[in-house]
Order: sequence, then structure tokens, then C-alpha cells
Amino acid sequence: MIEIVKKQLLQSVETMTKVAADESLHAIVVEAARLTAESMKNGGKLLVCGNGGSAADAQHLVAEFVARLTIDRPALRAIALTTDSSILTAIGNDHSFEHIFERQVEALGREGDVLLAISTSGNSKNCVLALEQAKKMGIHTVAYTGNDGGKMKSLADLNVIIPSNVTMNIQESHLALEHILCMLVELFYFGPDFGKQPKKLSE
Ligand SMILES: O=C(CO)[C@@H](O)[C@H](O)[C@H](O)[C@H](O)COP(=O)(O)O
Ligand SMILES: [Zn+2]
Repeated sequence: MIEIVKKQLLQSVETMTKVAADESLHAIVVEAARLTAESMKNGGKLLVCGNGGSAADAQHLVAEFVARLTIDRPALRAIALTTDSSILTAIGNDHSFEHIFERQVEALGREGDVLLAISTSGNSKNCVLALEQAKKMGIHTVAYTGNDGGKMKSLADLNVIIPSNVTMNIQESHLALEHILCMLVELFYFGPDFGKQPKKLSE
């Protein structure tokens, strides 16, 4: 059992180390943050969707935007498409589960918004349909995936593909890059000096 703990942790670190070394991946995260900050400055918002652990990620990330992450600042506009049980059950029951995010994008999305779809396989149909809907509406699309990016790869404007085929390791790297995305949006939106007290002349 002890060996399993060690092996799993090392496997997780190995994936994260590959991500930490991949500067082209970092550039994509920076571009996603720039795009998101620009959208928010122009009155747009971030929509986030995903299944299972990635649904939890969607909510977690959106909470950082609406509450705060690294600085005290005004709230930023972001919505998780995973949280309203009435909407999710109505669409799932009356249409089908595949449409749970697509229809919310149709209802809540506006041209110039950003949709972030999170899927370790890159193949979850509800995420695929959400990306297709977003494209039709002129919404920018970002995919956080793993494996080879799956079907979502060809649909997203920006692809953050974790170099692993192990779902939990992909999710762990996603979470790190979700925090970093929010941190960078705060920087792009408010600038590096926001919230810093001006120094007193006597200091
Ligand atoms: O959290 C986990 C596994 O770590 C699971 O709940 C996992 O998110 C679910 O199996 C998802 O349905 C997987 O979907 P996806 O990442 O391929 O889109
Ligand atoms: Zn999990």
C-alpha cells in the first residue's frame, strides 16, 4: 500500500514536470488568459463546463474569478455550467444529457465571451456540442484536455493538452493550469501594481 502511494505521487509529479517544461503549452495558457481578460474588459464573461472531477474544476475556477485568487479586486464575470441542478435535470430529462452545456451556452453566451471546456479524454459529447454551439455564436473557445486532445482539439481556438493518458494525472495538471489561468487574468486585467499601497515618502 505504501508503495502505491509513492508510485502514484511520482506519476503525478512526472506529468506535472512535463507540463512545467513545455513552454509552448505555457504560451497557450497565457494567450487564453489574455483573451479572457480582454473579453471581460469588453463586458464579456467566462463560461466553464466539464464532467465529474472536471465539473468540480469548473466550479472551483469560477469561484476564484467571482471571489478572489491572488489580489483583492472587483469580482470578475464567470459562470460554471455545472451547478444549476434544475437546468441540468430539465435539459437532461427533456432533451438529453449530451445537450446540458450546449443549451446553456445558447442561453447565457454572447458573442465575444470565452468558453472553457474541460475534458480529460477530449471526447465528452456534451463538451463537444458546447464548443460547436460557442463557435456558431462567435464565442472564443478554449479546451483543457489530455490524451491527444480528442474530438475537442479541432473545435477549440486554444488547446491545452496535458501529455498523459491517465485521467487523474491530467486532472491534477488541469487544476494547476486553471489556477494559473485565473492568476494571469488578474494580472492582465488589473496590472501588476493593483492593490499595492503607494509607499510613504518617509519610508
Ligand atoms: O474525477 C474523475 C476521475 O478522476 C471522474 O469523475 C471523471 O471526471 C469522470 O469519469 C468524467 O466523466 C470523465 O470525463 P472526461 O474527462 O473524459 O470528459
Ligand atoms: Zn477524480
